[in-house]
Amino acid sequence: MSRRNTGLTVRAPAKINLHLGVGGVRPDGMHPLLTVYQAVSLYDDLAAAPAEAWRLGLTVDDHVAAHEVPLAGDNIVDRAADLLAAHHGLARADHGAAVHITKAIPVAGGMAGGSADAAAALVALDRLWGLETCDDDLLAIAAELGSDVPFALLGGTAVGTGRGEIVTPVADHGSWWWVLALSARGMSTPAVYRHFDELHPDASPEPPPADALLAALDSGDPARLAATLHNDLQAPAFDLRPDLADRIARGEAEGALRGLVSGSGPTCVFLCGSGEHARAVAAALRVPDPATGAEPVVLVAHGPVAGAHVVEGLAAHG
Ligand SMILES: C[C@](O)(CO)[C@H](O)COP(=O)(O)OP(=O)(O)OC[C@H]1O[C@@H](n2ccc(N)nc2=O)[C@H](O)[C@@H]1O
Ligand SMILES: Nc1ncnc2c1ncn2[C@@H]1O[C@H](COP(=O)(O)OP(=O)(O)OP(=O)(O)O)[C@@H](O)[C@H]1O
Repeated sequence: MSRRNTGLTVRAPAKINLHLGVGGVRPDGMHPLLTVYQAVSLYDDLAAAPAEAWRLGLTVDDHVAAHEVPLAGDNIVDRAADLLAAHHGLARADHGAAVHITKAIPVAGGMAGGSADAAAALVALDRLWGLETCDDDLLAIAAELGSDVPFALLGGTAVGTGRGEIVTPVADHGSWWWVLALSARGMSTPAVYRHFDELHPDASPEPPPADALLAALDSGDPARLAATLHNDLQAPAFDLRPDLADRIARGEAEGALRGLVSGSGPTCVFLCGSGEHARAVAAALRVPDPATGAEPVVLVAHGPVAGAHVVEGLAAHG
């Protein structure tokens, strides 16, 4: 029986930074981090099928701003394809694919949606083109694409060091429930880091540690985790977007164990004690804005979940 290559779909998760410790800016303009990532159950799917030429398409969930996703050669998925091909000495012109992203992770939301797509592209194209890239090489290519991309490959719960690209899994004995309060407008990650520099011109090169948070993860106790969540980019994000502080206060007033800005923002995440608790807090936050009448997008997710993985495909019997 022959096998026909019909393509495959790879799913990659959004992330939350449970701890985002930021050190003073490095000479290369990046910041040393000690972060603890958790992958949560909000996903982008990337389908890749054989094709002569390179094509990239996009479908988005209602809450995702499609016009903010570049499709004309400047998508992080294009860069992932270029780097993967170059790593194997392949001419890009000879390696096409019909790639389609189905996006649920908000754009510029601080949840690493672009990084998820890049990680999904590496896994999908590696399989589609039959490259069998080893894990270490995939992680190295991911690190070139962006600081959060290696974690999107790994998933679960992990410590990130360097500029975030060096990832090590950690013990996590919890199943954590989150409310995600999305924002209609995205935020620029470089702008938030620049404002961190303005607020902390003398920041130590050594980012603050996460020992208490790591112990809380090991314990599986949501109240302990809530007490140790930490984000050094939250204060600069609040300055740039004062509405976020109100949002965090609202979620906590509605009974969430703790609210936090996700990464560089603007998504606000709320830790809850159970799925039921998270659904109740989410419902309480879905109140139309009195000025505009618009209802905020508030989702429920759990973590940790797997990193980029194949959910459909590759070969069909023909
Ligand atoms: C905010 C976080 O999401 C937290 O995990 C990341 O630090 C940002 O990750 P990312 O978007 O994958 O970042 P990259 O694509 O590598 O870098 C985008 C920009 O963010 C800033 N940046 C990023 C990572 C880092 N450790 N220091 C930085 O200063 C730099 O201005 C950089 O030009
Ligand atoms: N596949 C993609 N999905 C989303 N944005 C993309 C993609 N490719 C390129 N971009 C560009 O990257 C920018 C940042 O996108 P992304 O959604 O990854 O931000 P983010 O979630 O804030 O990331 P992080 O938390 O890692 O800083 C977008 O504003 C967009 O211009």
